[in-house]
Amino acid sequence: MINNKEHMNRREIEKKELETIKIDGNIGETVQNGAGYSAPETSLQEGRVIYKNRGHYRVQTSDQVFDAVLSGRFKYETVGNIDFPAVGDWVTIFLVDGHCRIESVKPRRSVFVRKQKDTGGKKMAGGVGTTQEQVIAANVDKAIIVTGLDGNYNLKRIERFITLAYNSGAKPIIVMSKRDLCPTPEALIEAVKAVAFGIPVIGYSAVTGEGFEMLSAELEPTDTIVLIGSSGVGKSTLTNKLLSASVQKTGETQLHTAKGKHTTTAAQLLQGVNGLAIIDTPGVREVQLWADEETLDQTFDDIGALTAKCRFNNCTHGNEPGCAVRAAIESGALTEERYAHYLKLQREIAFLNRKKQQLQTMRNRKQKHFKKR
Ligand SMILES: Nc1nc2c(ncn2[C@@H]2O[C@H](COP(=O)(O)OP(=O)(O)OP(=O)(O)O)[C@@H](O)[C@H]2O)c(=O)[nH]1
Ligand SMILES: [Zn+2]
Repeated sequence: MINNKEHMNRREIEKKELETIKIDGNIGETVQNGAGYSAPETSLQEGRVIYKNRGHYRVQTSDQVFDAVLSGRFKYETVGNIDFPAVGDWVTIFLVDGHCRIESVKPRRSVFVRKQKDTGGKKMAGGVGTTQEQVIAANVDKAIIVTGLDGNYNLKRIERFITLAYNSGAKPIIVMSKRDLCPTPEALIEAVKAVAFGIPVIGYSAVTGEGFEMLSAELEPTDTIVLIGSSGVGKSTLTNKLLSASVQKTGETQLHTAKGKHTTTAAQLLQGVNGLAIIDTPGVREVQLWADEETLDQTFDDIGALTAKCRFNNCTHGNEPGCAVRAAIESGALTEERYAHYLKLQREIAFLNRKKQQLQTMRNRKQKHFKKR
């Protein structure tokens, strides 16, 4: 039903567009013809993508939010996923009677790209052995790396996050949260400063508010930011604080997309009136997962090399004959401790992957439910 209606609308729109162009060839003008027929109002505008879910987009202009679809040229002319609009992108939109179509993506000043290894299990456009690139967030100015002072503390992971931020073009800022739970945070903060040359490192507590001023001083009102870090470190708490703080600064105008508590809105780019924008997409939430996967691959490349020498492709390094990993442990070439560390990280990643899949299933169910109505 819905699809049919949409289809009809699109055909009508296209017909009307043609008529408009025939009438005067000028976009943005309403023309009356002799029969009293009022040609549709059309205009080209600029906006920002604040929501994306598969082919469904939402675009915010200076004064409105539109549901948007992609123009046909994206289907036929783009080469890879990377060319499709992502949350944070500035786009040109074509409006016909309130219907919005994304025409083009403006050049990005920074971009978080997720490279997904093609396992060969799923058929992807690039074919087996290639990597698929997907834009997680675009035009991010600053990446706030959040890490807890209460024990969730891993220098290697922080280094990965820093690299991710630099690769994207965003400027990293490190927030060490839950300062109130750590009686002597100085040594930990110093250790992080040692791996984070020149990057601001801020001890922060959501409970006492300590460090918030220092963080605010690092941000411009026009910044677009992402918060990355492990689960439970306080990203949501800080997001809400940043959004409401930015609202308080100007106070009077209405928020377009967020009302302080960001969990209640469907938008993925949350914006305070004075301009500060926070991108919080499912993809951004998974940044931890890919940072960890990369850490596992890079830090334990020796174990990866051994695994390749195991007799069986799917060796679990348990009781299988011809296991190169167990042989290395027995010969002392690989320490038990290092292998245990590897297994621990691998388990954490598997856990996060399961969590991610559960979330995806839940999202799919919700969507099915939504479509039925
Ligand atoms: N004591 C203390 N608790 C905090 C602080 N910041 C956050 N918390 C608490 O830590 C818990 C987790 O915080 P969240 O903001 O949900 O963490 P998150 O990083 O968004 O977690 P995910 O949504 O799982 O990614 C909540 O119970 C917060 O109230 C802090 O500075 N001090
Ligand atoms: Zn093995």
